[in-house]
Amino acid sequence: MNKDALIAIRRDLHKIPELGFQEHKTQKYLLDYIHSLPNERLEVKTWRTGIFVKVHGTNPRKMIAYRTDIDGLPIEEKTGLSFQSEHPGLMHACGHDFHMTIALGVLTHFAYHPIQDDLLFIFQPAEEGPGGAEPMLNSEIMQQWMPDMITALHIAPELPVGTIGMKPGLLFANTSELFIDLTGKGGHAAFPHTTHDMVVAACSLVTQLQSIVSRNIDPLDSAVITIGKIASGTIQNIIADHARLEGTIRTFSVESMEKVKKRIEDMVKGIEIGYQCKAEIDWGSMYYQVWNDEALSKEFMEFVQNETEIQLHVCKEAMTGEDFGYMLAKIPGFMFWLGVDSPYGLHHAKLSPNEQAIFKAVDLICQYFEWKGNK
Ligand SMILES: CC(=O)N[C@@H](CCC[C@H](N)C(=O)O)C(=O)O
Repeated sequence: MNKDALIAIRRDLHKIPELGFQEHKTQKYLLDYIHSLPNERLEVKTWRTGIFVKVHGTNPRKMIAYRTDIDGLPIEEKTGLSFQSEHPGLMHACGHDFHMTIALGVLTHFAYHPIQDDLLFIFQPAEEGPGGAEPMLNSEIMQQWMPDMITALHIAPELPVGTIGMKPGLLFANTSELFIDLTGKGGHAAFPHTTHDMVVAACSLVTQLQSIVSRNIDPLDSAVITIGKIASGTIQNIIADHARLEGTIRTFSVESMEKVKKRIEDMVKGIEIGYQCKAEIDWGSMYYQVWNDEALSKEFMEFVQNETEIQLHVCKEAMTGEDFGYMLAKIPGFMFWLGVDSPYGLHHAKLSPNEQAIFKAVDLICQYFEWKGNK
């Protein structure tokens, strides 16, 4: 597939970011493109806003899958790019426009040059939330088209183009979203003693939460509690009767996740008593850790080193989450980081990955699938 066409696709997709399970324009764009490919070997099925494409092999013994996520994030883009997001308040700030373009590049190659084994391309909605991988995995379509192995990638702004980052075993953390609503009693700013101020309660809770990682988690284990958003109050001279905290929890072990949640519950009970309010906790969506199959990962890493010009960087595990972890819990496979060399990181309004990385990834995956799918 020619490079200009791939860049055009990436830029088209970049303009139309949509939130999880609302990826209607994105799905249409992807379907229009997929239907423009030679269709003798392709079987296409939709699932909610997602898509499955099976490429029938010439002598199939197994099915190899490639998964891309397709949703954007609620961030106002500040890149100033000529093709920046046309959807106010939404941006592809986690690279899913890259992931989709790479999937289409690889799919195009195999639509024209099939291999022996079957390939399955999975265009999955709602990775950023509430999570599309688990329900997609349990869908009737995927139960019928259960692959023998599965792969995916994620862009890595901190790695140079031409490199990938990977390790066998744990790659990404267990995650849980966290939403806490505090309801007290509002009133006049001049009469605080007649109120139960939820700004003060929320601030105290955020400060207390910081002690969980430092005082309840084994220092040799790792955890993160981030409150990314606090909403409370209406104006400077009214005491707020409600506050909402929104955050996320990350842990490397399943046990630590349980421990963190128990401590949060205890602290929230303490806030109820101490600040005379009612509290509700909602854990939102949870993602299972991304665990790379040891044998397949090592084989892929050797392949990269011996058969390609890509530089392999053996990385550490990261506190990012990915619902691809659910697929890896059922299907042997792996995920890797793709170097895209951006001064701004993931989830940043100025994230601007280098488009040259798209070609590197398409070539790498095509080479690997050709090798693996003709063995
Ligand atoms: C790769 C990446 O950035 N993934 C997201 C996944 C979000 C999971 C969920 N919405 C949460 O916030 O816990 C990440 O933030 O790591």
